[in-house]
Amino acid sequence: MATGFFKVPTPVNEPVKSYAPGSPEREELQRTYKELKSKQLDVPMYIGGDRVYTDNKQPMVQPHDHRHILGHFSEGDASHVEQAINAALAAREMWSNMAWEHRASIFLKAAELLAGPWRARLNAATMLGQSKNAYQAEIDSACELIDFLRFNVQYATDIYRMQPESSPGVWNRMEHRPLEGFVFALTPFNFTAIAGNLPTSVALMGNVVVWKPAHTQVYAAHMIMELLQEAGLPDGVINLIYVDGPTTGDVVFSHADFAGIHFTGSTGVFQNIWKTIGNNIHKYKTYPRIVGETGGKDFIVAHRTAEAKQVATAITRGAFEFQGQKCSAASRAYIPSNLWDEVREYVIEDLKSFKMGPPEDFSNFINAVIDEKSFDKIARYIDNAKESNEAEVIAGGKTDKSKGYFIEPTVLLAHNPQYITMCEEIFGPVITLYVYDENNWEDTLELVNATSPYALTGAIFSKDRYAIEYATKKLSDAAGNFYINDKPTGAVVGQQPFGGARASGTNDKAGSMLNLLRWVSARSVKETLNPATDYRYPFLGEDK
Ligand SMILES: NC(=O)c1ccc[n+]([C@@H]2O[C@H](COP(=O)([O-])OP(=O)(O)OC[C@H]3O[C@@H](n4cnc5c(N)ncnc54)[C@H](O)[C@@H]3O)[C@@H](O)[C@H]2O)c1
Ligand SMILES: N[C@@H](CCC=O)C(=O)O
Repeated sequence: MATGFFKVPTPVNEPVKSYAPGSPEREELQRTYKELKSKQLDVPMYIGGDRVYTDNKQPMVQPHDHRHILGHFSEGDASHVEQAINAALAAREMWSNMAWEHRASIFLKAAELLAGPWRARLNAATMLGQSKNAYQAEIDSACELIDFLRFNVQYATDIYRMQPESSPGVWNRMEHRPLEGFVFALTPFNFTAIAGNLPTSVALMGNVVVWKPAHTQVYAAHMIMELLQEAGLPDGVINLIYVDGPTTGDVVFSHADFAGIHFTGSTGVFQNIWKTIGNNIHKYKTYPRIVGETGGKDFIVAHRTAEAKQVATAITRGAFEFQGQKCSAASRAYIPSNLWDEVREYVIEDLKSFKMGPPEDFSNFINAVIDEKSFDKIARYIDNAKESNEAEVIAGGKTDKSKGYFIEPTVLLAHNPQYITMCEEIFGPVITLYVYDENNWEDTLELVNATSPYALTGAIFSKDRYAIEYATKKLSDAAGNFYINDKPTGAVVGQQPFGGARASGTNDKAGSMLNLLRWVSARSVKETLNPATDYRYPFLGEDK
């Protein structure tokens, strides 16, 4: 029980370490990377207080060296999903009744551990298991996850502070209750921070969770679980299982106590989940909360007044960091005819300077894509472009999966603005450029708005304030995160709350109060301090 109205430590974004040659953080990260790489882990599921091992061992590989196994995880089946739900429901009473400051303290401690002794470990795991370079790992598994943990505590207290007015003789209160049941956190491969945030943001608000990460991210996911345990998370509050998606879905979405899903992943999977929940709606005790952040076809549009070098840099960083495997990655760009020659030259110059290889060599800007399925899908888009007369490959285009899943950063030039790679999410290091007549700014914005079903991120470049104002209005539904004179990636918790609309998701803005509001169910309590004792209105019984 709280004995005060506590102020939480003011969150500040975790500074990004440089990993410059000779820096202590670089030395520690390299040492930890080598240590992890040299041993094989046997990774269990975490259900209630148990570490659960099965005979169904699945390999965890390095995408940049797929014969090198980092260990195995124990894959579960439907019975493990049931066990995880039961463990969550068993933990619910104690956890939901724990005073908020004690819940919050666990996640603040996790942030502190991650900022200190756990930083190199989780960064190295993300580099090894997801093939991120040191900088990309640092902004994800260290800084963004630390920020989620700290800022969410602030947002939770802001929610608890939201209270109604009271009239004389009455005290009105608002309780922000956890949801009645368990919440399912279903997380993608590409961001360790998202894998950590989806279950913890929900648990912070007093909910119990079943968490299923992507199979290709289990290596870092289990370390998050161990970090949370070290921070004092009680057994059963978050239950981590590795069961294939459809099997998990069958059990979770048929359960009467299913109270919500916190999803990040592809649009197709989310739409199927929504349909299943709709079909099962009569089975649930309460209407489940459905939160899903999904795919994107993120754009850069340059106005004729833009600086070519700035546009080119936004393209090369926005499209190719982490091999384009960010939901926010720039994957279509609209270049005015007056800037085309310069932009093309700068982009090609940048691409020539990129080094590609494993993340242990810190000079590699580009690493591998996540797995063979992704590799083959991306390679197909590139091969089709090579054959097409509606597009051409102007840089990159080579692929090689013999040792690791390497795809050269690739720039396509579309002659048709509706060419398939201008419309569909590829989720790899491929961007398609389209050159428009510099005088066709308004029509081009219409084209940008209407070309793809997604609306996640987008960027405009211009030095003309009227053009900026016009584009900002014209594209108001085309992106949930809109950038002016910047690349469309790299949102920071507390600064650019993240999420998109249309086919990109429910736009519940991870890393903001708006998201946490989805994980509470408010109860209004009215207490009358001096209850009425007479039913009559003052005028009843009056003579006419
Ligand atoms: N909008 C955002 O904030 C955001 C952030 C990161 C990634 N993404 C999107 O995520 C996608 C990449 O991640 P991914 O490849 O891991 O996504 P994915 O949809 O393949 O997988 C996401 C999760 O769903 C599970 N899953 C897959 N099929 C399932 C099924 N039939 N039933 C139940 N669960 C199932 C996976 O095992 C994984 O845990 C991209 O589309 C990207 O744009 C979006
Ligand atoms: N929030 C990240 C993208 C997360 C999706 O993959 C960004 O803004 O770049």
